[in-house]
Amino acid sequence: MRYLSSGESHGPELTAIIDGFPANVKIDLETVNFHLSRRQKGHGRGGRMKIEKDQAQIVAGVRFSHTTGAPICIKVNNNDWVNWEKKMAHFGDDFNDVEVITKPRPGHADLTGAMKYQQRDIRNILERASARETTIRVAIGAFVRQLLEGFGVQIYSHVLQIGRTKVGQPVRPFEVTSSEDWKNRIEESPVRCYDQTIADQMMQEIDSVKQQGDSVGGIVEIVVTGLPIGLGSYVHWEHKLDSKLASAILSVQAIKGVEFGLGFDTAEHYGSEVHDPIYYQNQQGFYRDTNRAGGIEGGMTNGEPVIIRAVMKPIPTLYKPLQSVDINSKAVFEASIERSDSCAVPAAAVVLENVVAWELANAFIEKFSGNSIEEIKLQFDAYQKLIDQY
Ligand SMILES: Cc1cc2nc3c(=O)[nH]c(=O)nc-3n(C[C@H](O)[C@H](O)[C@H](O)COP(=O)(O)O)c2cc1C
Ligand SMILES: C=C(O[C@@H]1CC(C(=O)O)=C[C@@H](OP(=O)(O)O)[C@H]1O)C(=O)O
Repeated sequence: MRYLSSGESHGPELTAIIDGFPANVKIDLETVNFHLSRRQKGHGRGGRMKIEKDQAQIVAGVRFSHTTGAPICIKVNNNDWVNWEKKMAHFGDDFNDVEVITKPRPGHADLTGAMKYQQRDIRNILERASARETTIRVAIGAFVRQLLEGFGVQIYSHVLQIGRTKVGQPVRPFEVTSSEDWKNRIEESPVRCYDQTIADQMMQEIDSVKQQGDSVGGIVEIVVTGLPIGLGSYVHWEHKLDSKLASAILSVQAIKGVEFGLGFDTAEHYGSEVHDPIYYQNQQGFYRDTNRAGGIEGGMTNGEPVIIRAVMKPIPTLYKPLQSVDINSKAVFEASIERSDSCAVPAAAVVLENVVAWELANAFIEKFSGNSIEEIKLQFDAYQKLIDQY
């Protein structure tokens, strides 16, 4: 499978075309919209989220709630477009009244992008670099994860840290993913944290940072259960599932690091404390009673839940401005801003769930290939039999 997307933050819409998705998969549009609305939530988001009410439109590749095998086209409108129509005109030469942005914001693509693409209006950079683009990636992930869910795969996310406030003793989420209570607590928490006391402290930190004109980042965890053994492969670098997942995660705006299982903590533990012993029982087959590897060994799923953590840097646009230099006058200035998120860590968790969904759906379709869901099921069942008999 592959997809292409286009769309600017303040343009009329975001669009994606997915190619290679199998036929006869039942798609629920409400589920796509549910994930879009989850992405819009979270304590610390700015004024834009009051304007947008993200809803996906499927304009090709689906008939009567089932995919046909044809390319799928998804669109999400930008409500804010009406306020930007003139500034974002696609044609005409009426740009004399339009304000040109010449002041690059530190921490954004602005300066390097303007130099690289030889632009004198930084709007031509920031419009596409903006994390508004993550909306369409969530729509894509929320669409293709419906295939995975049909095979019992579930993807969760939660927030472990916001700034200096962290969940003290992280619960090993794979031990509690069956608990509806745990899932509900996360979904209802404005910072996607299962611990209400810590969540309150996180919100206080976001508010106080915002009051000081500053911004804050954090750490999120993504958990995937129900994956079959053997997605991805060790045989060639580009088939390794952990490398694909890491690349997808790092492609999300403001994500600066990723780890699997024990991750960076493996450095301070010895081998006997890091690797997961293997056991066998007639009923259960092969199993492990720890999951420090985070569900991936040798670039392949090993049947345990996949556990990924990612760190998001603080939002770069600050109400307390950082110094920068005008690209034309070369004069020093301190940026003034109209609106920005002060924390988007909970939203980023939802984005990451859905970019992970894309990578996993891709690996799944590659492994159990077929043009229809019926063909994929045949392959899946035959492979599962081989694994059970092993
Ligand atoms: C969901 C989400 C919302 C974001 N909102 C903002 C924002 O309101 N203001 C801002 O300056 N950056 C925001 N960012 C981060 C920037 O888009 C990002 O830092 C910038 O494009 C530079 O890319 P880089 O940090 O990956 O290098 C957001 C990121 C995400 C994932
Ligand atoms: C629009 C979204 O996030 C935007 C991401 C973003 C950035 O620079 O990345 C800057 C802000 O855009 P604006 O300047 O229009 O308020 C955020 O609101 C969204 O998440 O849907």
